[in-house]
Amino acid sequence: MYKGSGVVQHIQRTRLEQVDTLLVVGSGKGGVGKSTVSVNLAVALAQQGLRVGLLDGDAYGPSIPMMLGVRKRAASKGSEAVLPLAERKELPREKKLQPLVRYGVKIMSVGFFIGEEQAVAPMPDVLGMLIRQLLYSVDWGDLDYLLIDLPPGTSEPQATLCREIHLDGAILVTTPQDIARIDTAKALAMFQQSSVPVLGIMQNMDGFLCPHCGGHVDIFPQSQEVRSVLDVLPVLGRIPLDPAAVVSGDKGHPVIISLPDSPVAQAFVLAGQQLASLIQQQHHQISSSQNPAAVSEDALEGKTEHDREG
Ligand SMILES: Nc1ncnc2c1ncn2[C@@H]1O[C@H](COP(=O)(O)OP(=O)(O)OP(=O)(O)O)[C@@H](O)[C@H]1O
Repeated sequence: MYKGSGVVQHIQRTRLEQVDTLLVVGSGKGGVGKSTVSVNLAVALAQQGLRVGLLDGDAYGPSIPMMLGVRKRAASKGSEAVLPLAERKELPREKKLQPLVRYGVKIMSVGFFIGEEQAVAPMPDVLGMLIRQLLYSVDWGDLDYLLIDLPPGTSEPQATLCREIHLDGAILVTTPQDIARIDTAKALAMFQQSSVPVLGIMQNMDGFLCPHCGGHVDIFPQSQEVRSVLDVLPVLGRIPLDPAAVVSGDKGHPVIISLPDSPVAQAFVLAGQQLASLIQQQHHQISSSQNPAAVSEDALEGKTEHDREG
């Protein structure tokens, strides 16, 4: 059910059959490190042995191909890079586009279709259709997680995706300063209005670790009042500011790969673990609510969650 302009519309949200958990990574503001977070988080999940896909849906700055060192030419090879935008149904497998695989993650980018260097991005509503179509036109195979890196903001393609696709959760990326957190709160409100569960925030550029003394330096001022706006959300990760993250991203090797022992890489590993366990809990709650008999049987036998998992 989508509520917009005072009119309640009943819209069927479709679920991607082969994708266990479909997540969007969003931010209210540009440049807060959303793509950096998406890439490193996707690799962190893949390193846990999970099957992961990453769709770069940011037509205004599709940076994921560069951050993962994949090229447009290879993506289009052997397949027609023409998407029937009006189609909503799945293509037969032989007609689907093959994602590129890098560091164990299956990757597709809107940048492959609009041109990464193109100055003019497509019309916002076309962008929603393009992402929706890519979800169906790419041969993702069975995935545990598919992450969509959204452009910043709260209009399109967010509205189309929230309205038409069943999203299992949203991750919000922010930086500590007030201006970013205020915009992130707008993104939070948008997802809440669309009944998309917001799993938590990734606080990026969260202080600077001095390479000389190892001390933590808070760089951005923030007010208590604004801080409280997002305090309702769990923090999935706090990623320090580290110039190595820029160098690694620019060279196509995410920091989690190029400097796995660095504090910034370790923070991504931890965030990936947090996210995976949160999703596991969510699945468990859903299956419990769908099958209350199994839960009450466990309760009668005095089984704990730990017993059931073990
Ligand atoms: N923790 C970090 N430490 C240092 N630099 C970072 C960190 N996170 C991101 N960056 C750098 O900040 C710049 C912007 O990051 P990124 O492209 O991921 O942001 P974005 O939110 O996706 O931007 P856009 O809104 O343009 O899509 C990049 O140069 C990136 O390498």
